[in-house]
Amino acid sequence: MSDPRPEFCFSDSPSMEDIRRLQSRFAAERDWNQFHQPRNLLLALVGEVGELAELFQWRGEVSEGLPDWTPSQKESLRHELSDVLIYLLELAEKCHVDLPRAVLTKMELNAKKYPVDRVQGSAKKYTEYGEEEQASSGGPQQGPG
Ligand SMILES: Nc1ccn([C@H]2C[C@H](O)[C@@H](COP(=O)(O)OP(=O)(O)OP(=O)(O)O)O2)c(=O)n1
Repeated sequence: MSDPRPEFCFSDSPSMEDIRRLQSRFAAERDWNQFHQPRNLLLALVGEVGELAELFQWRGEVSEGLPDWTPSQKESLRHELSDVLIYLLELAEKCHVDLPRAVLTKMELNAKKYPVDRVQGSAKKYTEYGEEEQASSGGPQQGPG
């Protein structure tokens, strides 16, 4: 049975679950679940990431807030970011991944991997920290030969 709640009854900040539910209903109402299998959703997601990348293509670095972009370019950005999130949420659903919960778990792992006092102000990948400490402590170093 379809969800009895009206389609757009959210405050200014819909949750991930609200968006997932709307997209689920969008697909079901159109009999599109036959097309929305995980691999197809992944390809759709990648396509939308491509469209997002196209907006930034050849522009060089862009300042936070996109001060030089026109209103129409900013609207396109909102659309493409939304398409990416919509397909991502549906892909997670079709893979039976509880994405909000998985995200929190992953962020906990990230925080352990990158402790504040160890990585402060550095953008290095975590795999590089061990090498640096070994080098500064005179421990084993990799080199040619
Ligand atoms: N089979 C489909 C087709 C569309 N959508 C939804 C999810 C996306 O948010 C959006 C994607 O629509 P389009 O494929 O028309 O892509 P764009 O909106 O990016 O249009 P364009 O490619 O013209 O920029 O619509 C969907 O769920 N399933």
